[in-house]
Amino acid sequence: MALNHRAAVSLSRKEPRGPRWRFCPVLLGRVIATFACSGEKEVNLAVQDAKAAFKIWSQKSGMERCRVLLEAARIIRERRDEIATVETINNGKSIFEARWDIDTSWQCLEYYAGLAGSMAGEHIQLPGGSFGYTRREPLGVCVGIGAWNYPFQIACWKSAPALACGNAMIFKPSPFTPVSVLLLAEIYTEAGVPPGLFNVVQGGAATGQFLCLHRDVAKVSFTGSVPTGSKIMEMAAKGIKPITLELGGKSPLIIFSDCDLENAVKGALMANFLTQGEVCCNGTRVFVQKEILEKFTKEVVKLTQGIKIGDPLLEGTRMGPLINRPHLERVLGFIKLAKEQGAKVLCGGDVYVPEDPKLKDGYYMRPCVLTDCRDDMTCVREEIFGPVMSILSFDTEAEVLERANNTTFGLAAGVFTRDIQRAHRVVAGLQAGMCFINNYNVSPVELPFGGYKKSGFGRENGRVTIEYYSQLKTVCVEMGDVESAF
Ligand SMILES: NC(=O)c1ccc[n+]([C@@H]2O[C@H](COP(=O)([O-])OP(=O)(O)OC[C@H]3O[C@@H](n4cnc5c(N)ncnc54)[C@H](O)[C@@H]3O)[C@@H](O)[C@H]2O)c1
Ligand SMILES: CCCCC=O
Repeated sequence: MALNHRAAVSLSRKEPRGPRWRFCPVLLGRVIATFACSGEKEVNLAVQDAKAAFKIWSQKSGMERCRVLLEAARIIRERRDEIATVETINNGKSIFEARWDIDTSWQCLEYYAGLAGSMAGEHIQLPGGSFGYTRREPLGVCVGIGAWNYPFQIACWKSAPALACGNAMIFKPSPFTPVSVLLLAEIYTEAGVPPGLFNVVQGGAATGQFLCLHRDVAKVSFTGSVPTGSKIMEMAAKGIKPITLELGGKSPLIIFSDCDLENAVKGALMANFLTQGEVCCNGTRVFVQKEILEKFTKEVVKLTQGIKIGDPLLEGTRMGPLINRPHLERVLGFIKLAKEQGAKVLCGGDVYVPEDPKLKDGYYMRPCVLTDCRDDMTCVREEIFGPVMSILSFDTEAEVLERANNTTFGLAAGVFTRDIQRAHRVVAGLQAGMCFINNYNVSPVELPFGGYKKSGFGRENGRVTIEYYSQLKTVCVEMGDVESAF
């Protein structure tokens, strides 16, 4: 599996070990690592190891699991800059942002460590002194399959609740970003999880299929595109396995004329340009009330043109290269089509060639703001997954709500207004799992995250995720004699 990236940095102070991979020498701008794909045999071995580890781990008390997760969180915090550097090389996002990802990662482990000790069932009194109780039990060997945009964070958002509940997890990262999750495996081991409890397998669709179809896999948590999510669902249906699907989006961001304009403009940039625009919950349909359209657009364009693009490892950089050349071409294709369909490019939307000759082969583009957009345009209907904001204007609250919901996706949505009643009324009407009022794309781990409609189901983060990684056993206890019908 070849990885293309323009960065020239050694991978990590401790290279991950193991017989099934090998790194290529790091050369400027090209392949940074080569991995062998895990086939059926490796997947079977990983499941076998995970099953053995599950036997040990699932018997531990919540407090014992809590201590191990806290230790893993501590190590991540201690190695924050190193992991962020690897993530930047892995994905291309700026080091500034990669540090945020690592922070939400260790916070996630801390959060579920906290919940691990308090997981409990119920005691239910029945007639005649009999009673029942429930036990919250783990599922077994869970599989996590990740996308390439938040490689380390996705692995933590899946593994932390899985492990806290007493499960084992086998994680398959995207073949475009296979590196950083190896550090997580190393950290869990150092923190004291039994060998094999958190296992990484590398590969693409075929490896993912072996995992999903494996008879000893109890659950699949998937982050990726809608078409792949649909395939995961089919495979899980064969084995009647529960799944969590974190899929794509085309989320609305609604800016009312009574908003704090400066915050709304900052919010629109946060909603569109993090991680080169490659963010599932991005608010790419920016609906702006007519009265402030001109002023808002002018400010958005000014700030967008100021985004510093370049070497993602430099402190000042805020936008790095896109994930790979085919994806860059796909994003540019959306912009070309938008122009053909009548949209106007106010800034960006073209390839960017940094001055530094070392970066000339990188997959850079200038962040793009489109205006004169209509709801029927491809750029407004389809997930682009790149730095492209479409601005649309609206008149009334009822009109914008209907247009905002007119999509098969339902991952996220945002509203900027100073009118507190309107803010809550509008979010109540929005068909989206993650709604923001007067901010966008902040992700506190205490809050559940996940979609409506084709954006998936199940949740990550928050207390509720415990329910997606555990099952309830009911025990009915008779204290008297059996009252038989026979
Ligand atoms: N909702 C969320 O939390 C969230 C977060 C990040 C990304 N995403 C979405 O992910 C997409 C981009 O990521 P991507 O291009 O990596 O998605 P993708 O669907 O192409 O791949 C995701 C993962 O699935 C694996 N895979 C591919 N085919 C498979 C198969 N048949 N069986 C099993 N596994 C298979 C891939 O190797 C990869 O690890 C976007 O649509 C984005 O919105 C969603
Ligand atoms: C902001 C983090 C959400 C991850 C989706 O791509």
